[in-house]
Amino acid sequence: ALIVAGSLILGGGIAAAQGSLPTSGSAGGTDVPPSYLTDDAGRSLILRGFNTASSAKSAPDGMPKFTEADLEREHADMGTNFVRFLISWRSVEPEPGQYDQAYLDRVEDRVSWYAERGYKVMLDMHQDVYSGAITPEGNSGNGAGNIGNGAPAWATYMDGLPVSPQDRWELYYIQPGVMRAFDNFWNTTGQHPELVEHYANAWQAVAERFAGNDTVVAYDLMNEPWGGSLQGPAFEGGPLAALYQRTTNAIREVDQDSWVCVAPQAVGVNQGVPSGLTKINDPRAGEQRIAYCPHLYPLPLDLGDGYSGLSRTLTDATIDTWRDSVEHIAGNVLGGVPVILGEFGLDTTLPGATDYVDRVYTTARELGAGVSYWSSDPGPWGPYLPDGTQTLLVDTLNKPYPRAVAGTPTEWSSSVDRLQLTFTPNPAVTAPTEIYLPESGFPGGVDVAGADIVNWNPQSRLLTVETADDAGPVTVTVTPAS
Ligand SMILES: CN(C)c1ccc(C(=O)NC[C@H]2N[C@H](CO)[C@@H](O)[C@@H]2O)cc1
Repeated sequence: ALIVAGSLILGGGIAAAQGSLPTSGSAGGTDVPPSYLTDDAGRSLILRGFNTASSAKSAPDGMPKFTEADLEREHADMGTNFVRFLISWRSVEPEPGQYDQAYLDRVEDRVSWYAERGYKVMLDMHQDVYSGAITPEGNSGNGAGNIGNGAPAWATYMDGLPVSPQDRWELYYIQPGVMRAFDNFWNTTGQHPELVEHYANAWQAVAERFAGNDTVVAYDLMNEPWGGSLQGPAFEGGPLAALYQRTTNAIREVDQDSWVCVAPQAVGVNQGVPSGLTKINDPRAGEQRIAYCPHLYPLPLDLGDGYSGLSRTLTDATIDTWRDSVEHIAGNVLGGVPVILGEFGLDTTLPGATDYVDRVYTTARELGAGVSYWSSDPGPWGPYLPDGTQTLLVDTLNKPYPRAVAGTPTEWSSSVDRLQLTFTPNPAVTAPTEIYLPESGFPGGVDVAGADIVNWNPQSRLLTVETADDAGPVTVTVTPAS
């Protein structure tokens, strides 16, 4: 009810406030071409992976129930190269100004698992409904609750206002105590200017740890922000943008190279309503390293109708509107920054689930966006059920894709046994272009047209190719050996 009301009310309000999106270019959102995060070799990164993991939200040690063997299985089954790894403010800063280095050691240990397999990591400072401390039963003392998660108990100021039990977790967001906790965090009350300062400094402590770690490629500053009494452009262009700017400045004091990823408010924008987020400036020397990390959750799928019939039609309309908004914010507002779809997902048992997942990955491919699916947790939304059985997600995601491109991709497409990539080589990049090829489509050797094979490793499933430094775009086509 809240989601529907929220999206319709906020959506109407936001859309009305902003009028229709500026339409230009083929997609309607912007004429600005996609841009990409790059690796240390200067290659454009195409990131595919999961959120790992929801189980971290309530874990006393802040870690997901996800082992190195789980990662090995994911890598072997789907060839992923990216993770949106959930961290939490309550774990980073369990007491004001005290940063838990043992927690950061645990995070760094997990990051090394990904590093050993050639992954890139985005650290996500995750919150849902502010903190575990919003309900006594959900609070294990450090904000590691089951309803809310994210902020530490010491940063949770509900001013005695009530939080009564709700049938749906989302409805906790509009409980008086939770609204007040958010209003105090954003200092909408004028009572707690210190909290956003603590938040920015907590991020600085994280960035100080990972500044030299080239596996950690980005920081996702806040998961699904909620403005409490402030909603829409007044929130996104007000305290949210201010927090992002303050946190970016704090991170840049210790880390010049990681991308800083900013997300819009969740309600409305997750469902395709245009965002009112405003420009964030990167004080680093040289190119800006800001990225945009929206989420996508079309309403019809949230109501359990699956991707079929009218629900499919409405979902497609949502995706189109969502895409225009993403292109406008990333292209025009933030200044031509890369996009990472930080979250999307669904119950894979719903009708049309495979078609929906394919549609979203096609949209991401056309946007040049990275994707972290929600989530790797065992269950019908994820790739594996609790007993280890694969869901349809594994075969749907296990497709060829270019992981790192020695230039600027202009378009690519793939099916299980074919990949075609067009890109403009960057002469300054000496590393080869790296492509993942699943065994299902490439059981033996590979044929490559338009480039020279540097290496093909059937164990790692990685093909590397190089092209002459021609000025113009080159098209590489990969098929199984004839
Ligand atoms: C009322 N508000 C502020 C609200 C409601 C619902 C969501 C949501 O479903 N989000 C989608 C998924 N994202 C989180 C993790 O980031 C998951 O728990 C949700 O399923 C977000 C915010």
